[in-house]
Amino acid sequence: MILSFSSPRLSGSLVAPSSKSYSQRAILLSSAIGGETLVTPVSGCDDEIVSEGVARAAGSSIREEGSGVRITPDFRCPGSVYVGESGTTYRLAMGLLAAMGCTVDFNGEPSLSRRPIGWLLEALSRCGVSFSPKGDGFLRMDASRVLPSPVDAAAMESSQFVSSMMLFYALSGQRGTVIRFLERPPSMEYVEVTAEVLRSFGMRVGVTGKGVEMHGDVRSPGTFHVEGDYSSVSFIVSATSLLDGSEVRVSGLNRQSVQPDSALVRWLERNGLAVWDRDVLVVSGGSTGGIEVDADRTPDLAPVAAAIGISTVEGARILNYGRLRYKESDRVASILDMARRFGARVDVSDGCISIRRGEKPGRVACDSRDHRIIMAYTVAAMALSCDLEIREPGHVAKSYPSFFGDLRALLGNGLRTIL
Ligand SMILES: O=C(O)C1=C[C@@H](OP(=O)(O)O)[C@@H](O)[C@H](O)C1
Ligand SMILES: C=C(OP(=O)(O)O)C(=O)O
Repeated sequence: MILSFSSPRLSGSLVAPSSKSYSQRAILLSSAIGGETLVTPVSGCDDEIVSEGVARAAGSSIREEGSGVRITPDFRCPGSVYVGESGTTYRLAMGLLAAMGCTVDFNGEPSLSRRPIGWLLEALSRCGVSFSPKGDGFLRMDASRVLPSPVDAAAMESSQFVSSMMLFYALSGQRGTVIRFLERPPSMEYVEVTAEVLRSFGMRVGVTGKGVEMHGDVRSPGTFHVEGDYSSVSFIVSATSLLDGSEVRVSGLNRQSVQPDSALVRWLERNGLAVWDRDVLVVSGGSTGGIEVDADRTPDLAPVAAAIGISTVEGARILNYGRLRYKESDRVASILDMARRFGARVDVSDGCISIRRGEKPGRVACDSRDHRIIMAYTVAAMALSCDLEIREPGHVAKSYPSFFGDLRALLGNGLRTIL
């Protein structure tokens, strides 16, 4: 696909795709409890589809209803589950299926098999669960002798390990202080997302700097409403802010959201480029200061921050970038490669990647298969008004299947060709 931009401006309305962090948690949880749950709306992204696949393999029937899916559980342990490329589904399904005492083979895509899982295996092993390698980088889990007990959390590469253990304790009946933090986990706000979902499912959950406490029982809320995804909208919202004369109205976002990636919208608000019209976020083009992103706290904003850096003289600083190496691609390498292809000025020093606009390139090629990297290339190409060849555009479906369709609708004549 070749995108060719002609004085691009973004204008119109955008409905935020629903948050996959919320929908995946709600779908998985719904499969392991009594009673039906309508999870709505869903975006139909690949990560959500693999979560639905796990739920189906575990006995649920799932049917579309309006813009959501109705999950009717009838839990039985699956012999195997496919987790695709989704870190969230893989890690959260592990805690959930362990709580249910399952013996199960995990299968998925090679990029996921290379991502860290160690702390989670250790934590579950302390609760009587055993693991054996299958030879393809994935594991067989045997939880037939599961015996839940609280764990201490230190030195881990993903907040999803903590989220997984929260589902484990929620479903296995352990209550009180279930996790003690010896160190603050990374991407901590995603732990709060898990707590919010569990609260919607009837539990009392407290997350503090010291650990996680849980009380009560898990039950279906009947309907689980999924809020808009701040990580997904960050691409179109950033592009809007970078293009003078643009104005986009975004609906479907929760203004009070705990999603960490709402930090990008807060930054635009501070720069006067985003305001709320009741529940609608109105973003316009203009100039901002440089952006600074703490990748340990908001890892999924790093690619879009890099695109902002590539497009502006004020540039971007990405701090604490180490864990970006363990995403769908090595996002440190992907970001540096992208910046180089766009002719940006880059400096990498201890713990910080700095990127700012350099010599504008003629045409850029993107051969990444990483959804957020592909969307970041698109933002930078739009902002610099240069042609972009995307070799595998379909991969955006991991998180945001309608990304190019939404962009086309907002760009109108500003997009010269899509071949
Ligand atoms: O729990 C979640 O929904 C997520 C947690 C984050 O991962 P890490 O905790 O591994 O940083 C984030 O990058 C991912 O896209 C979604
Ligand atoms: C890292 C991501 O997701 P996950 O960890 O669920 O694969 C992402 O969506 O950028």
